[in-house]
Amino acid sequence: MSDDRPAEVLRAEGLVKTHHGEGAPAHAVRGVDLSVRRGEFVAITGPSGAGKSTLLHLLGGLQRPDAGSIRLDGTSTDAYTEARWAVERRTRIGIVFQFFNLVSSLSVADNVELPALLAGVPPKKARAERARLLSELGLEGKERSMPGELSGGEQQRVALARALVNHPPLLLADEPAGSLDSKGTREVMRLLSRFHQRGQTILLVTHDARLASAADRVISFFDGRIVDDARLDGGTPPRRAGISGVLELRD
Ligand SMILES: Nc1ncnc2c1ncn2[C@@H]1O[C@H](COP(=O)(O)OP(=O)(O)OP(=O)(O)O)[C@@H](O)[C@H]1O
Repeated sequence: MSDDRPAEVLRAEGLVKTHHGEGAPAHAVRGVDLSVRRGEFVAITGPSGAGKSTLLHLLGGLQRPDAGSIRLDGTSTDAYTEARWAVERRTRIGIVFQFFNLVSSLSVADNVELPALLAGVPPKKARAERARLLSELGLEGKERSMPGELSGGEQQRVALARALVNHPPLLLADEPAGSLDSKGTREVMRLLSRFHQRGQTILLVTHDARLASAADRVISFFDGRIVDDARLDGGTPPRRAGISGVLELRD
């Protein structure tokens, strides 16, 4: 089947972001060029305070860069308003965060269906997609539960379903296992690997180098800059052994 979509899902050029808080300005991102190709699983890793989350927030339109540009799926985002970025985050960018960010007053089913309904997907189709994803993520029977009634690992799986319900070309994950125990961590990493194997493009931010080894490309971030960019597959068939390595380490 032919695919006319651009091979490059994301291109960032010259991204700069300085935070102005209480104390001295924090130069979180100091000039980042980054290209992510369709189907890649890229991990950005580095120490606390390196600027990883800031970079991910820029790429998802949650914060605006002071300088630089971002192309998403071949389209420049330079002129995007907040409202347009919000639309992108419902349709072309899925995001999962460390603390899930589910709507606590909505059921599991409604949390997952919401982005689809907001994107104009007919309710019947949104329900069917929600049911398919929740079943795939091992959450059948939890549709009517409220987020607060679920374990952390289950909540993160709901968040993953919500992020993927509109089939976004790009999934951004910011420390998705950061608040989970080792079992939840294994689940989330196994699921990310599974979606990647089916072609999902993923950009994962983590301070945990072991989790980063599940990706097929690892970018090291330090003091606001990319200091290393290593493809782990070496050009041979995509490396899939990383996740089992992670699991062994964690067991
Ligand atoms: N909203 C903000 N206001 C002021 N400073 C900020 C803000 N967000 C981040 N910073 C600062 O920017 C720098 C980079 O932070 P960032 O959270 O991007 O790093 P990180 O690599 O994701 O760290 P961690 O792994 O601890 O989450 C840090 O010095 C941080 O204190």
